[in-house]
Amino acid sequence: MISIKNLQKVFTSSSGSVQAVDDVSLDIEKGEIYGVIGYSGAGKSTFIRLLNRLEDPTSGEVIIDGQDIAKLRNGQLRKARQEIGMIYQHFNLLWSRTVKDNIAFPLEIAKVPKAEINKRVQELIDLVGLSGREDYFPSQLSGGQKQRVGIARALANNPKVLLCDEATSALDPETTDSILNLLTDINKQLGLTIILITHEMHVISKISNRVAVMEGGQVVEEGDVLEVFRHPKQKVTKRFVQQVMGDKEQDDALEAIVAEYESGTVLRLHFVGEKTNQAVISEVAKQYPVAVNILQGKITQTQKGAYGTLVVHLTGDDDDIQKAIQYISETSVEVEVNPNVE
Ligand SMILES: Nc1ncnc2c1ncn2[C@@H]1O[C@H](COP(=O)(O)OP(=O)(O)OP(=O)(O)O)[C@@H](O)[C@H]1O
Repeated sequence: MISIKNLQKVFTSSSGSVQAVDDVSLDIEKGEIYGVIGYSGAGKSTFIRLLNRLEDPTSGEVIIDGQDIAKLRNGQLRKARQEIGMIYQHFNLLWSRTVKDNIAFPLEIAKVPKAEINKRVQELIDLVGLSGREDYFPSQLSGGQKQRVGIARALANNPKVLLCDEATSALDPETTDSILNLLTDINKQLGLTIILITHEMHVISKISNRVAVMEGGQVVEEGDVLEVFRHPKQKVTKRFVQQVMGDKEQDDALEAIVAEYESGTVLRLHFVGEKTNQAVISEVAKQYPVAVNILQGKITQTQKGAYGTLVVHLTGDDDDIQKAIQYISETSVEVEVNPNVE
């Protein structure tokens, strides 16, 4: 649905030129949540602003529904932009307008009749969970509520695409999750395509289907989120995966823990896309007379199920332990017996 081809943006000033986006090509499916991750200066903001022509590309194409946004002018561009909503890190609300008047604003610009605006605004307020706060001013709202106004305003004209520019970066972790849940609900309910940029792997793992990693203006790695977690290729991607999965220091601690056990068996379970990581453990404990002690776990939930590892210690009769291992290896969870802790 969105096809980005050889997109480039060079900023030129008296002090020289910067290649902010360097030959980016991506295809984004209708209805998917696509994440772009990168550290500061990687070119994410410039990239997302090229998608709705807040920046003009130096060269390349941004084809949305068969139409190259990069080539549109005036009226055509205004119309195309109505199909692309955007939310921002610092919300960009109008401080002198109430919640409902902020949401009404893009509808007023589109010259929608007053009665229709009122109806639409109420629908949007209900959708984003702000009922009862219609007449509040932005200064009377929490960060999460402000972003809800931003989302409602972005959806006012029924866009096909929603661009999220670090939309949760100014929020605390709990509020971040509530906004990410809202975005996931909206994506499902409305079939809206969502493109987000972030520097937090948690955001990607929680809501994206696919991810592109940007560095130095280029997409250096791209793919299904679970696949990227499993086999990160680039150094920068490995660092992002570490943000969520922890690092080797935890494994070093595990080595000491494992050494303490003189009997029983240590298993390392690998979950890739499981929906039922809890069930495997509780089934083993229920079906076999073995004690299961969880030593360590690093599991993250993604849109395609759980990803991560769980290290457990089983005690009981050797026979029962063998049967329990057999049971686990017949599920889709991969099991390593007495793993060598590197
Ligand atoms: N208007 C501009 N004029 C000149 N250079 C710019 C402009 N906007 C961005 N740049 C440069 O382009 C590069 C990419 O910046 P960009 O803001 O897109 O990165 P980013 O990944 O979004 O980082 P951040 O999260 O810090 O904004 C940087 O080197 C930046 O200094």
